[in-house]
Amino acid sequence: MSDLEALKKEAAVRAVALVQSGQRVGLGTGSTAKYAIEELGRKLAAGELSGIVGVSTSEASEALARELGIPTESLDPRPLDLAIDGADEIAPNLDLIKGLGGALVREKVTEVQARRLIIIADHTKLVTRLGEKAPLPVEILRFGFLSTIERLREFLPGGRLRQPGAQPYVTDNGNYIYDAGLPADFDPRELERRIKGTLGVVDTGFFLGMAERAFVAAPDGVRELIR
Ligand SMILES: O=C[C@H](O)[C@H](O)[C@H](O)COP(=O)(O)O
Repeated sequence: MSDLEALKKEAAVRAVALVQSGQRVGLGTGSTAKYAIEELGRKLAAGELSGIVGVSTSEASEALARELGIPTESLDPRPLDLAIDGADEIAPNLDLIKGLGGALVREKVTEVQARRLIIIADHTKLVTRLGEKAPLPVEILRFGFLSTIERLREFLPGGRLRQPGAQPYVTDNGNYIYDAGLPADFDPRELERRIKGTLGVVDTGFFLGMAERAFVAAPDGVRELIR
């Protein structure tokens, strides 16, 4: 395991220490959230936790949870006790960009119902302002996607349809993703409103005011950041 992977795992283990028996837990998506799901599975198998129910934010996390014997349920209107997930960028106030792994909409729909959203990451995800390193993923309907992209480009010109190969990337919801470059100076809440008001947009990778805390692993240890 590389040093960075070891750090991600360390952050995940710290977050899973907050989970108590009997809780309903939102299972995030991505390479860091994977370590949290594995740690939950380990604790269940070892009898260190019991009665946990996972609510998955992607098909991939659902498959991993099942493989590890973690009971899962679909999302319903009941609140989740806590959710644990990774992030692509973490601002000092714990506003986030998520979705480089493509799971932004299911993550947001799930995590908005969590009493506590706990973020896990390595130190490379810390930024002073959102958009510093990552584009903003925007999930858009496949139907009329070129028209939606044109509407988005009117105010977010630097962006492109996510297309890793010959075909565009398709989310678990059957949609496409426009990766928008962000301007140097913007108000995330105002931009979020404007993007979500654009016809054809499903949602964005902005997670604003949602995270309660973040465990961020660096070579000199895990820092706990609290909003
Ligand atoms: O769509 C993916 C999610 O938002 C991930 O949580 C995010 O991309 C971070 O992933 P990773 O832990 O693999 O860097």
